[in-house]
Amino acid sequence: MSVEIFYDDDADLSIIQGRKVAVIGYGSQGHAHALSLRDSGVDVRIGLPEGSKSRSKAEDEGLRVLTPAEAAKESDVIMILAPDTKQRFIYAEEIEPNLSDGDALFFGHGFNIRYELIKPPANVDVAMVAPKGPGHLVRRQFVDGKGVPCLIAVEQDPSGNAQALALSYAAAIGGARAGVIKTTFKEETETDLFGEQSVLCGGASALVQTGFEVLTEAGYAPEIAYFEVLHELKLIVDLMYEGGIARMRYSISDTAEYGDLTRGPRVITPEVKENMKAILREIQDGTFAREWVAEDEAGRPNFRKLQQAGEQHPIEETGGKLRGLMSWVDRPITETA
Ligand SMILES: NC(=O)C1=CN([C@@H]2O[C@H](COP(=O)(O)OP(=O)(O)OC[C@H]3O[C@@H](n4cnc5c(N)ncnc54)[C@H](OP(=O)(O)O)[C@@H]3O)[C@@H](O)[C@H]2O)C=CC1
Ligand SMILES: CC[C@](O)(C(C)=O)C(=O)O
Ligand SMILES: [Mg+2]
Ligand SMILES: [Mg+2]
Repeated sequence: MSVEIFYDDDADLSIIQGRKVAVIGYGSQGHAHALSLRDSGVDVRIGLPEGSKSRSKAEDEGLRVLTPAEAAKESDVIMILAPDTKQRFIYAEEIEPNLSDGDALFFGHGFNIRYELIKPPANVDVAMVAPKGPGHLVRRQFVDGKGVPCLIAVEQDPSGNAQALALSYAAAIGGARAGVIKTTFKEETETDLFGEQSVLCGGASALVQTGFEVLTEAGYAPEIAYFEVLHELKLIVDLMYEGGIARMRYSISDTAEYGDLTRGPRVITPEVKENMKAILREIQDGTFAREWVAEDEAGRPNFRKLQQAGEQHPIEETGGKLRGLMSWVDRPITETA
């Protein structure tokens, strides 16, 4: 199956420059979109509740901050970048009453449309611009003249211009420097959830923590274990990012490569692949979405317990000390929003 990929030359920046954009939320993605849109000459304002702790961060950047309802009312492109579990309430209370003919409702991830938590009226465009990377790096790459790839999708298109608008928006945040792929809300939502659960976040964190545990429980120094399974992982993945697994294998020793080829499949066994398939099925049939919405409605008790356990894992203390000694690694979290 071939995909359509767009680059800067395919995008017309003047389309988004001619619109009034509301960015609802100013967290990881919100700050990145808002600041890069503004740097690209777009008229942008932020929608946040009166008591939001993000308000001062946006105001410190010179952005105009309104309530979500006010921001939606005065805009004709409304990008919702609040937490997925909160979006349906913000939409019902503050956005929907302020939608007019010709407005465009945008998402950074398809969760609420895919699982029918938000059902927009037929008279507005509904589209998605989903960066394939963490918001802080979306902004950092934009500032550095680079870009994080984006997916765009159109769910409703009464204007007939929703795709051109989404592509223009994606270009304004740097996505079309790297490539913008056209997809559907369904495909983006399911692949994004699968990627973050099985490989990028869930899989990678568990792999690193387990590797650290095996080494330290066998009596090796935690500092050596940290450098081996976490710090060096970035350097190895950098090579994959630059030239694929083949480039990484070109750079490592043949001893490492033989170990990679023969031992890798003993770590990621056929059973692990079956587990990944089960995780994908839970995403496809809505089990994960229902579980996450219910967990949020219950006040997130399990989420908080697991978060705490992660924060208390011994690798965090070891890593904190070592990163503190590498000024180029230890980026304060306040660096950006
Ligand atoms: N994090 C990422 O890199 C990626 C996220 N996405 C998607 O982007 C969206 C936003 O996620 P993310 O950036 O991680 O979110 P964050 O949790 O980082 O930020 C959420 C923002 O929404 C604000 N907020 C909370 N409640 C409301 C409300 N009632 N009205 C308006 N704003 C509110 C928060 O303010 P406060 O400070 O008051 O809490 C905060 O500024 C999600 O759909 C997510 O799936 C997509 C790609 C990657
Ligand atoms: C990998 C996690 C992510 O999907 C992302 C940064 O792309 C997210 O939802 O934060
Ligand atoms: Mg993602
Ligand atoms: Mg995601």
